[in-house]
Amino acid sequence: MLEAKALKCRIFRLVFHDRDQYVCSYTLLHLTNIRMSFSNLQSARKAKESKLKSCVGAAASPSSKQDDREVGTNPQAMEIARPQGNPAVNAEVENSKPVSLSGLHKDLPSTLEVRQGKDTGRGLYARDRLVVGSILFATRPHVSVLSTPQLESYCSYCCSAAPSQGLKRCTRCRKIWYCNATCQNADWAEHKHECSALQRWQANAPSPDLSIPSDAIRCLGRILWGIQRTGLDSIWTREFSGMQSHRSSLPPSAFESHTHLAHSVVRYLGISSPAELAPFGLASAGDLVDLISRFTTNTFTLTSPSLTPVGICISPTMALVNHSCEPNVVMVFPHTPNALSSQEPLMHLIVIREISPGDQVFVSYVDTSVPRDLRQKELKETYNFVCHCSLCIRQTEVDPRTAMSCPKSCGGICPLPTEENDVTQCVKCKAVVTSAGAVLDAVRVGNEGLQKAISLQVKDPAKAKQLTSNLIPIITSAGLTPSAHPLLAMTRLHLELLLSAIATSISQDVLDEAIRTSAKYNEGLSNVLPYGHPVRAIAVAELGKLLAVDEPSPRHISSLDESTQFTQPAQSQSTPSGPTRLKLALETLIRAREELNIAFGKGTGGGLAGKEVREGIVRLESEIGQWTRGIRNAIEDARAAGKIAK
Ligand SMILES: C[S@@+](CC[C@H](N)C(=O)[O-])C[C@H]1O[C@@H](n2cnc3c(N)ncnc32)[C@H](O)[C@@H]1O
Repeated sequence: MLEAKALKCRIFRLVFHDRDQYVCSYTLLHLTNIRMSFSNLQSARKAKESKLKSCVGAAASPSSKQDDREVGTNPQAMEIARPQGNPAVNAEVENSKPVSLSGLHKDLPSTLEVRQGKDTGRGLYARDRLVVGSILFATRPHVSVLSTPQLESYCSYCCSAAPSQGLKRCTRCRKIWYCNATCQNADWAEHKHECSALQRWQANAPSPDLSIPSDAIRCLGRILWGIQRTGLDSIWTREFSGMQSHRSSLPPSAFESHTHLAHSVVRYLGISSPAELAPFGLASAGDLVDLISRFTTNTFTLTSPSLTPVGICISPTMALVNHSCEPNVVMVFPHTPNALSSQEPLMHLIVIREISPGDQVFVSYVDTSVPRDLRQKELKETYNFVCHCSLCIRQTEVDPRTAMSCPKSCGGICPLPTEENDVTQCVKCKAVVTSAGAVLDAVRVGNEGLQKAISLQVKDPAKAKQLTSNLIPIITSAGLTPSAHPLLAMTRLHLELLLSAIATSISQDVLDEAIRTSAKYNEGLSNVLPYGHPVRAIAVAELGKLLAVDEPSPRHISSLDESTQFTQPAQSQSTPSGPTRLKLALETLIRAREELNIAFGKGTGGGLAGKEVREGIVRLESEIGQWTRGIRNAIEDARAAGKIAK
């Protein structure tokens, strides 16, 4: 009995230590970048639509005014892919020519070479065979900055989460925080100019909420002071200047946002005449737009070890990697437990699909769990190219991102109907979908609701949760599969909101709902992302952690029936309890450990996320051992007392 009580005292942190309720997930960051058009609505569907909309409106509030401080920020999600069966990309491989590095990019390993493709520009190509889970290379970015809401939660030098004793603030600008004096001293060369610029910016800010410039402005400031500090001929500056720019082909909308950002940067630097631009290598306003185009095209999202986006960074060597929606490498920041903080943040390029000699390595610049048209739109708008990767040109299969279940429930799937083609049928039994109009309405309302819920997530999480709670059943009952857009994204957002709610007060119902939602999210992800993809690995770990949380109500004491299986929790609306749940938690964490080892590199042991999961496994194994011994002792006591037959 004592041992059973010890089990109740389990303390297992629910989510990864660097998550907090005001942080969007990796996936959501990209969802926020997607703007959707709903202009071509068919009038015949209006009545049905307004009925569905009334449900959305119930939880929605007016959208907030666009915050112009974020203009120009284009963080990339970096995954990676292999050009299997992709004639366009394979032709690139054959037609590419080696590029001389002229003493630049010394951080590039000998396993990789730079080649120039006809349509894709420079790219990285493998010289050797590279296996899944191997670290292609790791490098510290030239420049990294935290996003404004993260400044007080992460060290501005090594980008680690605040230690238990808290961070220390720069006493001059009072805006930038560090782990300790070592990190502060290491950052001083970069922070020196920034420190005065931040003070100046605050003094002139029209309101307190505008007292810190956006991460884009701060990042560009650090780049320009870096150019000034190292000199125009330095390797640092030459690598930076060598990055791709789309200055000559910018669409008018991008030109406008770049110009807006340029004005803010000039103000931040305290520049009052064109002559003052010279030490930064800028001869004209056009050069500044060029710099901003390079910044936009080559910036990466800086993420925590569990993929929370915390800022942006630039590494000219990493920026040589081209894009595919079916990538063969991913870019992550595992925060290797025994790395020196002076080396962090270390960007790692990890192989997630086997690479052969001569293959080009590809990351994904966008969220690959969303459908082709959304990926293409973002790639065109932000990176100025049309993607012809293997995933984008594949036409034969039903894409799980745009799939619905068979209307006759035969187990097969159908492509989702579209505005252009609303005739669709099950690929297995050929049953025709007769409710195409209703499905289209549900998808449309789901997309609108998703945007509203994202905008409400920070301001009013309760309303956002009400919205996702209302919409998920509507989209699900229209027949969308868990991997289909917008259901997968909505499920992720709902999970985030539930985790935030649990972080403040835990109840059995919310915990059970979070477990069911997490299981559904994992099911959806497994159909759109390959095994070992970091987003998938973190999602499995999150489910394992949820299963391992103490159940607030003691129902598991009386539910020792191990026959309760947890196969389809979201469908059955029941979650396992007691020892069944514990065993499932252990199995899930073991699965997470394997996937994290690939996702964040075998050499890093899955990074900090892997370390946390391994510690969780050890705790659970010991608790399950205590349970087993406790039950055995209780049975022996009962036998000795003659209450049960020997
Ligand atoms: C981060 S840079 C990649 C390196 C770049 N190719 C270079 O020469 O420096 C991103 C730019 O590369 C090009 N690019 C990347 N992937 C591509 C692809 N799959 N197809 C066509 N162009 C691509 C686009 O011009 C994009 O804006």
